[in-house]
Amino acid sequence: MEFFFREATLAICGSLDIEEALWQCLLCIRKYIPADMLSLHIYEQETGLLETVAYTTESGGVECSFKNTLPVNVIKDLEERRSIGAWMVDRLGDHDGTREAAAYFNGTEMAGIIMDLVLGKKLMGVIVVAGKDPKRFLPNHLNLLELLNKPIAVALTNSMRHRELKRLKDLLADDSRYFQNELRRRVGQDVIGTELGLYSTMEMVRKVAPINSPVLLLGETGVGKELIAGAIHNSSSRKTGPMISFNCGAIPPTLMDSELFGYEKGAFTGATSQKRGVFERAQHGTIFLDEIGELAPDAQIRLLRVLQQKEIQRVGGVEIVKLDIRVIAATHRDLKDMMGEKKFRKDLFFRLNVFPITIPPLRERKEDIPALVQHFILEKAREMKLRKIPQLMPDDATRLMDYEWPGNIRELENAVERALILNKGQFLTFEDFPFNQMKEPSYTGELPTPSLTLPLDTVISKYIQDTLAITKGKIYGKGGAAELLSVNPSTLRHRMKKLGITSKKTYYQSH
Ligand SMILES: Nc1ncnc2c1ncn2[C@@H]1O[C@H](COP(=O)(O)OP(=O)(O)OP(=O)(O)O)[C@@H](O)[C@H]1O
Repeated sequence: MEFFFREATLAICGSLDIEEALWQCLLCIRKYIPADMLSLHIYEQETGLLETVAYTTESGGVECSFKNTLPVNVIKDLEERRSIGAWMVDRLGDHDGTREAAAYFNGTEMAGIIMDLVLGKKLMGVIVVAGKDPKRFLPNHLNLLELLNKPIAVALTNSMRHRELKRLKDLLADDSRYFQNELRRRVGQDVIGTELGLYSTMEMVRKVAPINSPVLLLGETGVGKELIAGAIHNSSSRKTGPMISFNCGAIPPTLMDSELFGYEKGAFTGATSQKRGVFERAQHGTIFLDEIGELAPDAQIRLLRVLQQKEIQRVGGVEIVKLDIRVIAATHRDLKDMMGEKKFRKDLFFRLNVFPITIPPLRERKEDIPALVQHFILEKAREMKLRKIPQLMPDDATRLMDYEWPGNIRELENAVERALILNKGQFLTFEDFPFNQMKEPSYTGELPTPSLTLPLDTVISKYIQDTLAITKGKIYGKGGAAELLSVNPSTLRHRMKKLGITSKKTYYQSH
């Protein structure tokens, strides 16, 4: 008896895969009980469902998940019985509690021993030992099986936990794939103005993207530094890896280390599990350190060390994690000034400043405004699920181009979103936009007002031609069209070429 118990317990607890454990158990108990098949069922108290999780014959076990609702009389019996006693039926198909499950594994004609599995006071499930011939089971078989009640209940619980862990792991992997795709989609956002105002910026991006050097993005707030960082990542060989953004100004100094480097379980009170820091999360990808100028002096030292040694150690850990990451930093601050004031470390500056790219403010590339507005109208209309996409009022297009945009593209984006929310008709108006804060044009002549019904490109084309008419075809220098339109002369020429506007002075002098 003792030998039977030991051998069968080892067999049933030998694997976390329930079908394997059940099969081993059958092979073992067959020497003592004339069984042809075993089946294992979980009982769900809340729903009254019986789930067949595995069954096995001599040739091998099968994992499954067949659920059937137990009849009320069987539930009542089960709930009241709470015994570990086993009992017999001549035909599994004749018993209300086993009929459906037995039909699932073709066992309705079989004789069976049925035993509730109980741990503590909780009814975990049921095991059924089935045999082909009726009346083949004897009372001593029942006694032997009852010995195994606890080991089988424990094995069932462990394997169900294992199954739940596997399910959660699959869910996590699925979530992770989804978020990685989302991240890639966001990182791969369209950059507007690559052929106009951001032309030279994008030239630099194209040059630096394939190499692994650190990049320092400089520019006012809202000019698109993060977007450009995404464009660099996306054009690099790391594009299938993660791009992790970290705002150095948004984390209190006390949390900086654990956010950057992660921590080990038990490193401090509240560290209930291991957490990876942003450097580790960016492994094989790119880390974007935004607002680098806001980094506290001691955090600057630690960042410098990471950049030099290319490895980190989690807080409270001993393991060294080697890093394979590309660093892109950004700031709207003047780091050279900060160095002069000893607020930013020189050594860190030189590490980061390998390839600086300055992104011009929107007021210096107003030629991008119409396309940006159009881009945001489409993007926001899609997000807001608008059925009709409103058109921009030509009047407003010119007024938007005159505004200085201190908040740059983010401000423009918000203005479009607000206008869309307030919009009532076919045309998008910027009625409540603070145009009165616009800078007055720097010339005294009157600019023509474009017609309200023309497409945007036509309006811009007309606008540029009318301005050229005022300057008699002069583009460059004082009083030239570029100055009147507050754009870079070469950008204006590029735009004129794109819109098919002639640059011959004689044309404007004769019109
Ligand atoms: N050229 C562009 N084309 C399309 N969208 C842009 C462009 N530049 C910026 N944006 C959008 O404008 C918003 C602000 O851009 P981003 O966050 O990249 O600016 P930032 O310079 O990093 O700002 P901050 O300095 O405040 O962190 C974002 O929604 C971004 O998608």
